[in-house]
Amino acid sequence: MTQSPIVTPQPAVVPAANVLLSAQNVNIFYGDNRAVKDVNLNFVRGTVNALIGPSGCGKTTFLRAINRMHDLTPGARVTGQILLDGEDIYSAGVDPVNMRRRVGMVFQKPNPFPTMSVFDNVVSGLKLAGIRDKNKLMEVCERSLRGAALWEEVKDRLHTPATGLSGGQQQRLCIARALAVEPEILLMDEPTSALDPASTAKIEDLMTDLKKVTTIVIVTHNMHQAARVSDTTSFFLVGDMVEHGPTEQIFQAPRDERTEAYVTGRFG
Ligand SMILES: Nc1ncnc2c1ncn2[C@@H]1O[C@H](COP(=O)(O)OP(=O)(O)OP(=O)(O)O)[C@@H](O)[C@H]1O
Repeated sequence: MTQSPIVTPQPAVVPAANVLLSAQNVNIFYGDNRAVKDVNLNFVRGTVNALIGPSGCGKTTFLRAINRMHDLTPGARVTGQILLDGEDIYSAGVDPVNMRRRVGMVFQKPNPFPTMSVFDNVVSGLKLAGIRDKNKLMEVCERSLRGAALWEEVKDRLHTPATGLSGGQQQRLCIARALAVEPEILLMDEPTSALDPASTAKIEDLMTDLKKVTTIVIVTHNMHQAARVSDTTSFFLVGDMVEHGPTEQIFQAPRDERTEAYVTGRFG
């Protein structure tokens, strides 16, 4: 009997044009402490990418490097390259303010501008960019709130204070505010950790829809969430990116025993 040849699975070859974000030999230091070590990662357009790992392993530090937030941290330093659509966001000619319009960010705790209405929160980025046309602002407001699955709940209270919304609504408002400027990539740092299960479920559902308009990188402590929402998962451990791959593979057939120990709950 002839045996069928053993086929070694090969990593999927991603055409370079589909890679939106590429981190190349990225190291991040706080003073002498190297919090992220030689990370190489590619994120493909229109995907959700989870960063997982135990507390203090460098997930947030890496995420913040993607929109140059460390520029604002005394003593912090990033080396290597982070290419957004082929352009190094750290190169001398890049204006960080313009760059941050292309890279939206949603934080752990909802942070709407407390003195502004729902409407003004959503369009704040456009107003900052000098857009004053009321019809245009309303059109973007509605589109962004619909995109964040919040329109139906707030359409009759657009001009009331954003702080009057529930925590889950405030977080979706922050997502709408980020979407309003049409970011190429949306960074989410534990976006549901301050929310109840119902609000969490809404935001998880939303992520799948958002892939149609943007690319998402999410830091999460919740492995079920990573497994539910992400296309790829990267496992970090004390500053090293130990393993990156399709989420199914990372959770069901990890190649590194440290990844396996973590995803099966043996430490964390
Ligand atoms: N502003 C800072 N100044 C100095 N060290 C920092 C700073 N922020 C983070 N660190 C250190 O960098 C390392 C990585 O921290 P980071 O917050 O990126 O980890 P994390 O994986 O996101 O953790 P968590 O899951 O708890 O949020 C830790 O040792 C942390 O103490």
